Amino acid sequence: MFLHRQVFRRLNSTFVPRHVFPDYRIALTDFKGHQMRAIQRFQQLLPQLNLLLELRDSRAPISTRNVIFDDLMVNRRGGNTKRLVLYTKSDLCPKETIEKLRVWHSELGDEFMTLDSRSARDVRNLIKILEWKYDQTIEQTLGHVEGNEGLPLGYRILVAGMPNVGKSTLVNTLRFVGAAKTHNLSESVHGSVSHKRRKVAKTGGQAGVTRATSECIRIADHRGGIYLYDTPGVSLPGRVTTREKMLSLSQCGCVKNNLVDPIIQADYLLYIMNLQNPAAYDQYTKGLPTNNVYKVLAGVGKATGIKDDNGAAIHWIDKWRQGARQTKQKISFDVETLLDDESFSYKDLVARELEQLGPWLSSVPQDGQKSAGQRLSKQALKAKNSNQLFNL
Ligand SMILES: Nc1nc2c(ncn2[C@@H]2O[C@H](COP(=O)(O)OP(=O)(O)OP(=O)(O)O)[C@@H](O)[C@H]2O)c(=O)[nH]1
Repeated sequence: MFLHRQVFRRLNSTFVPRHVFPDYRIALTDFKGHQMRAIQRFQQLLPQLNLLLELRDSRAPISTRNVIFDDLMVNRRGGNTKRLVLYTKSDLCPKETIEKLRVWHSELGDEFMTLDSRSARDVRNLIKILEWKYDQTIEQTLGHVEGNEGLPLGYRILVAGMPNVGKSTLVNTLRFVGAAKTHNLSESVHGSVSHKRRKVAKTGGQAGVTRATSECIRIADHRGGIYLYDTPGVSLPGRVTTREKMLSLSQCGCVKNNLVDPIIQADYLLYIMNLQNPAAYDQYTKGLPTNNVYKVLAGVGKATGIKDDNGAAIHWIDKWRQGARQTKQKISFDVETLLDDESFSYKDLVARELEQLGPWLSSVPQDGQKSAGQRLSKQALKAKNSNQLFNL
């Protein structure tokens, strides 16, 4: 192993990674009917909400950011609702990405926090922030905090984000930590939470586990209570997706995992690893970096006994999707995190995407009305969805 690493270091100086990913044709959206219903519900709930907790996967902070929430908040419908961005899966995220997030969010004057949604310690800190934000809201609306019982409906939060970013996991941990505080229950020694007993929201490694917005869930007793709604993940409409975004989303498990060919997905993983840290796969290539995905898959096949390339690709991708706990390496799935501040402006990206989205949200029907998609006959809708390539 020691020798392998030495060889790797020597060759690494001459290895040239690809700087452009091939122009493969892949599906450009995974938007579904229940997500449209979720957006309708957001619009109904917004006027009575105090905070939007927008979750993004910290391994893909650009791809898992959904411009629909910007449009909801920034442009017109947010009212007095504030927003706090939470980057989940911080346990799997490279430190350099967190530095980037600091720079990007300071460009916009936006608030954000990184956390592991399963960690009681991180979630306890989040609850403190939510209580403090509640106090601030009371001060702004009622003028004073001391002796005030709180807002009539308590402090109301909507938890939203792309599919599979960890919304239900966070809701469960918030519930557990809140209940532990109220009833003086002890948490596990390591500060992680066993969801077996207090799970209120279904979780899973696949996109689209939550299909409907939950009822209001009480998570803390502060000043009459802090309440939240868990919501289904909302994907990006085709007009604001790109090929790289879909590959990155697929790598995080935010779109159905049969949407992208496993070999193409594995090639993207190799491409992004080569730009950051080819040592992340050196166990499969005897420490030699390569741009040839089949060489890596042959190594995966040898190590696991999986005979075909497709199976080896699925195994390798999935290991990284779940977090590659065995390897201790951390990889960002978004190329933007690798660019310097001269080459990439977060603020410009947000403005550009809002422009690309245009009046899309205005065309989302209010409750009771049918959307263009719903008005199509069932057969036509099935045909439209089967190629997954339409621009909504
Ligand atoms: N390592 C790690 N895994 C996490 C974290 N948060 C969630 N997960 C895992 O990510 C997967 C998806 O979590 P969910 O809570 O079901 O995600 P969701 O956003 O509710 O998904 P949808 O219902 O599809 O919208 C699960 O396997 C979780 O265990 C985290 O902070 N760190």
